[in-house]
Amino acid sequence: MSAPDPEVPPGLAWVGVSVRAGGRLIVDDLTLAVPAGAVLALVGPSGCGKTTLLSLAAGLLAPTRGRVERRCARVACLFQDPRLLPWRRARDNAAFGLRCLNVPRAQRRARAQALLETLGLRPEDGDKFPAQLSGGMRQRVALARALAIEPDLLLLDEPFNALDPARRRDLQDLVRREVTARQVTAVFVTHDLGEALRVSDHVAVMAGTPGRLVHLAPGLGRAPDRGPTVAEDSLAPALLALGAHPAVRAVFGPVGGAPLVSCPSIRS
Ligand SMILES: Nc1ncnc2c1ncn2[C@@H]1O[C@H](COP(=O)(O)OP(=O)(O)OP(=O)(O)O)[C@@H](O)[C@H]1O
Repeated sequence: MSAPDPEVPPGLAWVGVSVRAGGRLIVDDLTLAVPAGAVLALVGPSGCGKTTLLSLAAGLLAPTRGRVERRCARVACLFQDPRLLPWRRARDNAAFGLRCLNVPRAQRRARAQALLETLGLRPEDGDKFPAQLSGGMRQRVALARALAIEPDLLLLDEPFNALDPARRRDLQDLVRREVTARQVTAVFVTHDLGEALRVSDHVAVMAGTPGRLVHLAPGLGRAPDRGPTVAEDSLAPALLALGAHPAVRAVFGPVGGAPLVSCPSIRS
């Protein structure tokens, strides 16, 4: 299967990648490219190799065969668990990556505070410790920490899973807005087809053992009628169309019924 858009140079590409671990093949001959500045969602059942692809993209794992091409200098990650330092205030957590880059203290604190506020926290929240923040606020701090280093590649591994539906929607829109504004190339792992369509420009469906790419579809991330959020009336038909594809139906089962945006879990 080829790149989502051969006209745009890839920010990231897995080329003929196979990964063998624990004595077995877990990803088999996978080729997929993300155009620079685009968002790719990886969806598929548990164990099909989505996180393995992220680890390859992060440079934490080397493929057994094939290669990973990255045109990026700085990689940032966002996980389901915000992984904040409990003894540091929100502002200092957000500034943590800048500290590693030797940005002077006053400068990194000012930049972190400004980012926290851009991401919807109140000025006084910067002084709070993680335990004093809600789950959604903690995830915003983690996002600020990721964006503070001005990454050109952002890897997101199920970052919204721990949030309730309203916060989840807010964070999806926030991530999409920030990634677009900063022209960051992003790869986003999710189990939710609706979420994948809402946030991404391209949706890659994986399946099987070893994991393979079974379908590529456009996402709604850059839909021309997209405002700050994707309208439900564009999401529903896109979800139905994606769910109607035989390869996707084979993975997810029938996608339909109400509510459409709440897709069946594909973990089981
Ligand atoms: N270091 C390793 N050694 C052995 N097996 C591994 C290793 N890393 C991953 N695996 C196996 O490879 C398969 C793919 O794992 P991976 O975490 O990439 O899947 P995934 O699609 O992200 O799953 P999930 O949706 O549950 O997070 C799984 O069966 C996993 O147990």
